[in-house]
Amino acid sequence: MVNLLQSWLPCCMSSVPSYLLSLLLLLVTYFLYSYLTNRKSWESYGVEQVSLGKLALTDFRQAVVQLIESHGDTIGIHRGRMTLLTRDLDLLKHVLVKDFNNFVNRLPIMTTTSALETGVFFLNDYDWKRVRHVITPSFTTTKLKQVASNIEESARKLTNVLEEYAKKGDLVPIKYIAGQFTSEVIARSAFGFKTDCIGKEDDEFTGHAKKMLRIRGGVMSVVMRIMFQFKWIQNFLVKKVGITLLDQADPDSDRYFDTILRRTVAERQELSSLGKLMPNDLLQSLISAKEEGDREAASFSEHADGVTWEKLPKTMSERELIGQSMLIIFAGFETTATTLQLALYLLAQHPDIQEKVYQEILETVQSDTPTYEELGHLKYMEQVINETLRLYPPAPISSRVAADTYHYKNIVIPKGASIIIAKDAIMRDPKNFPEPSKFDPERFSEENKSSRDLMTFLPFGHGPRQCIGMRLAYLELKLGLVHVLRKIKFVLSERTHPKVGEELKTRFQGIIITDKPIQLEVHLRQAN
Ligand code: HEM
Repeated sequence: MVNLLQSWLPCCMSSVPSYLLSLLLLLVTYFLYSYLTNRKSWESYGVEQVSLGKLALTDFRQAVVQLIESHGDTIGIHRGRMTLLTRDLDLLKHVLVKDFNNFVNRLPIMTTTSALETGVFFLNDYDWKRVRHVITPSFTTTKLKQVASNIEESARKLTNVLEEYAKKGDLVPIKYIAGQFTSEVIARSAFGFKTDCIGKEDDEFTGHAKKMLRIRGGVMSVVMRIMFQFKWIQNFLVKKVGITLLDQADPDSDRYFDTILRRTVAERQELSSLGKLMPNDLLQSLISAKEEGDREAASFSEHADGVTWEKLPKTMSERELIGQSMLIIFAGFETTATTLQLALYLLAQHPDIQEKVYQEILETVQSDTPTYEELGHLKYMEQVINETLRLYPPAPISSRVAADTYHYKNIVIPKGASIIIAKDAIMRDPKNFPEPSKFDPERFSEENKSSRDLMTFLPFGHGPRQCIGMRLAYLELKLGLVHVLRKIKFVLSERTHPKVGEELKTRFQGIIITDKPIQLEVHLRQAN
């Protein structure tokens, strides 16, 4: 198509690069398609159809909240695909849990040639079930306990670095440092790779981890939003034409991680064949899960009678194994670093709550090294983390696609339609959380929690496809907070960003990011 277009153009324009022509083609297709599909498609399914209008050019997350607040709990839009926006908790229970089998898949969000595309987050139907089944045992409590010592070492380094900032009186660029912490945790646990950059210049691993997922601003963010409606065009341009500009994983970073992982997997296979002791990390657990699946598959007879899905052997290819480790960067790096920075910011803004968390640590953690059980007893700290995630869910939008036409009360969700779960509209709805903008960890006390619908708290999703790394995230956050808060106080002042009394602004670019980097003052506890 691009070649055809090139041949039609006057010769003075024949040197226009093919990617510019592709973009032109895309824009024309988008406007034509939007025009042609701007029908009242949802009305015949019992759902009010609204138009994104000017909101299409603003932050999608805010647009969704505004539309729901002004039109109703469940509304439809038609942008390339029929899309239902909802905050109806009962409908969500059906979609995410009760009738999950009809809503297994997400909207295709990633287009890349990287092995990352085989990560469980992006898989559909049988492939999703198979890979999720293989990797689930790697996230059990027993396995998490095994990686805790690695995380702890990084949490100590994080604390030392923050102590240095406090001694010098420098402001802490908290997202930068939190990102180095979560990057180091991932490097050690999911890649078997030693990094050491917390508080220094980013090393190669962390630099690539920060670049791997391309979060776009400016013109590219508009282009990518249009691409989102036409994934097949993006797929074609990235995979067939090879336009790396539209690849959502950075090609250099992809090459870097792919090389490390293949090398480490090969080294470990050799060590294992020599009967050597293997490291106790997440990567090894994934390798063992694959090997066990391979053994099962080798002894499987396809001709056995009555073979059902449950009985089929479940394993994954080497590319899929690499893809799962890469996915941990995609899914666990920014999300956890964002939560840690925002929790510390909110604690700085609420010194009384910070003090209460500190007292709980003193009362609960008996030694320098908290045990897994002690971490479980840090209930107030968990309330603080949950309240942070309620106010600032790093992934505020989740989606599902209807495999078949689905009837719910008086509405119909046609086959192929997508459902957008508007978490902000739920977690900042005064009906669920009175005074929703207020930071109040008491909302998550056992008593308050039990009086609320489970579906009102969705930072990790719900049901069989909820975040597989949720417990790992809590472990990382709790270990980070225990070590840091024992030694350091976080403070807002006239020098910090935001200043005392100033509002924090965030925007949505695939995940939540702050408008400007947060910078906090840190004071040594002993000095007070
Ligand atoms: C505070 C930190 C985190 C938040 C807020 C978060 C949030 C989420 C959300 C909202 C989803 C989609 C759930 C759905 O569609 O219902 C998800 C999926 C996922 N997350 Fe996390 N996540 C976090 C940390 C992590 C970590 C540390 C890992 C590391 C392993 C991880 C791995 C995954 C994976 C693999 C999926 C895909 C699951 C699937 O499709 O079966 N996440 N996460």
